[in-house]
Amino acid sequence: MKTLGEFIVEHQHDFPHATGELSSLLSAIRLAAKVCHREINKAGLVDITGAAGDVNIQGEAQQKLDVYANNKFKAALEARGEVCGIASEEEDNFVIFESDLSRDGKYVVLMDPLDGSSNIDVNVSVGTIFSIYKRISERGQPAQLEDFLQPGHKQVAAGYVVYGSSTMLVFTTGNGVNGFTYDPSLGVFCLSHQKIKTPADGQIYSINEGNYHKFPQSVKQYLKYCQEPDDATNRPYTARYIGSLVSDFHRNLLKGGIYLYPSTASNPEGKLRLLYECNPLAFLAEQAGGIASDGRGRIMDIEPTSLHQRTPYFIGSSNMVKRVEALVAELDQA
Ligand SMILES: O=P(O)(O)OC[C@H]1O[C@](O)(COP(=O)(O)O)[C@@H](O)[C@@H]1O
Ligand SMILES: [Mg+2]
Ligand SMILES: [Mg+2]
Repeated sequence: MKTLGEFIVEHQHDFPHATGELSSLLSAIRLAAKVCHREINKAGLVDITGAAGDVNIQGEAQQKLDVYANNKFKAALEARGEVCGIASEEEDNFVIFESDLSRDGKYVVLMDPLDGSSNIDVNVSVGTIFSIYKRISERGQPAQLEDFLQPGHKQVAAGYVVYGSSTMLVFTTGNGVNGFTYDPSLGVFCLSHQKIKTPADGQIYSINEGNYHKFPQSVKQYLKYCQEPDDATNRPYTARYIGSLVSDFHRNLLKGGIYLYPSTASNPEGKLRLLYECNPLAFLAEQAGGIASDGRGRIMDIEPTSLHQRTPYFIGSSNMVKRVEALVAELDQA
């Protein structure tokens, strides 16, 4: 089986700016993923579960693993020099890497170091999400806010790690989506899912129905459609909601399906963060033939205005997302 390292070297020519820097950056992510895999798999045995004691800028209690993963990915990315700065769910502001080597770095990385924090202590799969851009500011200068506030279609690479029954790293550089499964006995990621394509139609819907009464009419209507019996269209669909975006997305990517996190009366912008949750998975979905939308348009066309901004989110099989968009256009006030 081909390892991730071999794949990266072999596909270096796929990278638009093929100087080896993006390959080296991806290797840094691979290293941090291994370190986090080891710690997450010991959750419960070592003192890595529970709250860290601080609250992040989103007002969420940081879990120890949020902080651990944030530090490991940050350290791995800073150590190599290709990256001049990062933005993270667990950092109030973007972080400038100060060394001369890093100041000259070509890329910035945005990340959700630990996705699915509410599932850490209950042994349910969690993940890491990353998004990579070429900087806009001049090399040699400190990274700037503008380097991070780029629309999703400018991403040069994106991916996630899912720490589940096995640990997988799934990513794209704009040449399709490939998945690598970690073999702890060898310490390597092996190519296990080549050129992933997501079916245009699926039979799985993923949403926190506990918020039903706060949903817009379009989403209520769509849930009604999913639950209506109709043999011709394989309905009712199956409800599956893990509560870790990465894990719900991963399942739907492979099997077909739709993940929905709409706006609600109390959260008109929804819950999920555009820059380090929605854009990277949108790049993957589109590369696999799916769609990612805020209900009214392409997620990756949104012009970001702030690091931690949120957006309503509908992602997955193209025909399923298109149906939601049609209902939004028909039923929801603009
Ligand atoms: O508990 P809710 O409201 O359904 O939200 C669950 C969603 O929130 C998240 O946990 C947010 O991500 P973080 O855990 O990284 O903050 C997603 O992974 C998940 O899909
Ligand atoms: Mg998250
Ligand atoms: Mg998180």
